[in-house]
Amino acid sequence: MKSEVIKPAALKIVADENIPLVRECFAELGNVVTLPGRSLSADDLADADVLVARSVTRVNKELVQNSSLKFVGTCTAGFDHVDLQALKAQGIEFSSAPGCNARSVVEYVLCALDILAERDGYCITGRTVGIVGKGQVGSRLYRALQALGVTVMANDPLLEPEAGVELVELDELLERCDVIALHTPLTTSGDYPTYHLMGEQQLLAMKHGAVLINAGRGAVVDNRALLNVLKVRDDLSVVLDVWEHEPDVDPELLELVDIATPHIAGYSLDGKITGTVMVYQALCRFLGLPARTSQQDLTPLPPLMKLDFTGTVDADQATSVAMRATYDIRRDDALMRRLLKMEPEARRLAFDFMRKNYSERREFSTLNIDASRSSQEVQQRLQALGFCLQDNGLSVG
Ligand SMILES: NC(=O)C1=CN([C@@H]2O[C@H](COP(=O)(O)OP(=O)(O)OC[C@H]3O[C@@H](n4cnc5c(N)ncnc54)[C@H](O)[C@@H]3O)[C@@H](O)[C@H]2O)C=CC1
Ligand SMILES: O=C(O)C(=O)[C@H](O)COP(=O)(O)O
Repeated sequence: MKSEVIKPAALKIVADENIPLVRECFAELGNVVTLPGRSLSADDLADADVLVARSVTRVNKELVQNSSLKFVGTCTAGFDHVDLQALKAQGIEFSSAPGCNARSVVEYVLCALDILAERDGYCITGRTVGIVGKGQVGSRLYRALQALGVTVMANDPLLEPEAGVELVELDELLERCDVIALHTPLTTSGDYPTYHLMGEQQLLAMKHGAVLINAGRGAVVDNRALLNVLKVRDDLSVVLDVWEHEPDVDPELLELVDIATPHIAGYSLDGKITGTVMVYQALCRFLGLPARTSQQDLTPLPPLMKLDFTGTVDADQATSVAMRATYDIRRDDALMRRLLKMEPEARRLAFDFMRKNYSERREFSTLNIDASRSSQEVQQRLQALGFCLQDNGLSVG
């Protein structure tokens, strides 16, 4: 077992410079060298024992074959950027961070829906939402929407039937749903590949006035087909967090989507720290060492800690105020639209710049809400969304 021969003090750990708190976590295990993830090369890893990456590093045979790597971790949920076969062939241990940022993505989707519902004058509780991919993100979104009273169904051919969950074929989901939220990994092989899962045919099959949300991976939607469909169907609304060929974003498509963001759906500080800590813990296990640093040690207090509602607030108002106080997606959308004025190279750099310098965003659970003077409906909705309700002796479950 490789881990037995590694002396932690001598470990060289190469890490993406955009991993928050990477030194605080990993420095006790070795010498941490941080580098830009997108341009990481085989030379950078020649004498490295550990690579701690994020999604922008293509971890493939060329990158690892001449290295002395023993462990690769990605502080992300998705790992389509990692060639697992290449790691296996070199005997390199691998770990990802499943579910680390699932709450963050769910909150992104709920905030996007809240903004579109207000703009178009409807209430989300009256809509039918279809979730494609009911894993860590999809199942949390399913539960949150169900608790809000939304009609919800899912498409996930890899799942067994489950009580209380309506699983349907993709065609049926497209036919019946007002909102389609994509939460699959990007895959190009197997029985159910997701590459271009939403092609021209599926996009055209969406209901009149439907909303498409992609916060999974860009290439799950055929972006060229989406552009063509949006040119002829102005009834559709589209929310894109992820783009085919990132960091290249098609400005024509950007102009036509309703909410556009630079792959930050999972960028809550809580989700990022969880990702870092999960990989740190996996490395400690691999090395046979105790994990001394905990998530609690690393997580700062949020900038906003408390909201207090009176009895005059209604459920729609309360949920919008609480959501927008924690995360206002319109700010990210406005920043992203600045890319429209840029030349291609500047656009690529700006996409990464926005991600690297992303402002601190905290999850709903970090906000304590006193709604004891508000209606039971207000309390129930806030709780369904995941806010922390101050105990008021009422049962709101
Ligand atoms: N925009 C962002 O910042 C983030 C994006 N992601 C992306 O979202 C994806 C999903 O995240 P998780 O829920 O954590 O992953 P997960 O692996 O827990 O769930 C994925 C689900 O998709 C299902 N699935 C696979 N192929 C499918 C197909 N052809 N049709 C329908 N369902 C299919 C799987 O059975 C599984 O239940 C990740 O793989 C990642 O690429 C994840 C976190 C943040
Ligand atoms: O976790 C995932 O999967 C994601 O998509 C990440 O949020 C992407 O973040 P970066 O790794 O690109 O910083």
